[in-house]
Amino acid sequence: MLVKSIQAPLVQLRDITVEFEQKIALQNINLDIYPNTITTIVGPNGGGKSTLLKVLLKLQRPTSGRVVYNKGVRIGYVPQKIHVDPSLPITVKKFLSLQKNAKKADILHALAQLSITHLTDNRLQKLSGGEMQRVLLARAMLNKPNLLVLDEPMQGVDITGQAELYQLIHHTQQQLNCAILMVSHDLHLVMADTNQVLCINRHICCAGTPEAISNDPTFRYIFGDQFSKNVAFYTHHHNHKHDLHGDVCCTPHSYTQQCTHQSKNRS
Ligand SMILES: Nc1ncnc2c1ncn2[C@@H]1O[C@H](COP(=O)(O)OP(=O)(O)OP(=O)(O)O)[C@@H](O)[C@H]1O
Repeated sequence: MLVKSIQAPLVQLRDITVEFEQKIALQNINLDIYPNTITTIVGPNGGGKSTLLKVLLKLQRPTSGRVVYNKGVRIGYVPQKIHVDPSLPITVKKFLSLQKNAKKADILHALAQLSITHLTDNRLQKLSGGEMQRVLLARAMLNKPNLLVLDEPMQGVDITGQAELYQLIHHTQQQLNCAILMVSHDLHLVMADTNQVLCINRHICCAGTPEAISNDPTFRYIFGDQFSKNVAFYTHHHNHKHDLHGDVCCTPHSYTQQCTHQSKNRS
């Protein structure tokens, strides 16, 4: 895959194909998630992004292909949204305590980390979009994950709250020393810290660093050049090495060279 490390991948997806009633949702997807890296999945509506996350989380069985977890992988998941029964009053504290093996001290710590201690006794049904996302992030933190999976975390969060929420996600990643895999349409917010972007529309259309992918014709065809401008603004020095095949290989803590990698796997 595009980002390689001397560390073993936390999760490997191998030749994943998913069909729903003989309609292909995903075809031959390969992906490695390495420790402490950030991978962002983008793509058009209905392109299979959520299905890919569900396959990785083992919530959706692939029609063919394999999902391999490394020993010791702990996954925290922030879903796109959750359904809260309005007739069932439940406080934030109670909701978090329902998480398996949740300790009171960890709940208080997570609430403080995400600056939502003041919401402890609030009803879940009354939270704003941004507050709810923080509560879901707090819940995902409770089992001290080494991989955090987020499905469109900015959805339902107003524009001013989005940058703040993303800062929190990034801060959480550094605190937990974990990898992040997220679906996001808000590439302008996440790209500065993203190691690899995967653009999927049933298959992998293109993949690479934000800089590389923003120049990919397939990516430009799907998204126009809106992201290219942002990438130019946010361009930062990746410190990767390339192997003999031109793939990026890196050790997350000892990056050494700037990357101008051309993405592969075009459609
Ligand atoms: N359980 C299911 N049964 C049948 N079809 C499904 C099922 N889940 C997803 N699909 C279909 O698979 C395709 C991919 O859906 P998916 O939700 O993964 O796309 P997405 O990229 O996450 O979309 P969006 O950006 O709109 O959230 C869609 O055509 C969807 O209708």
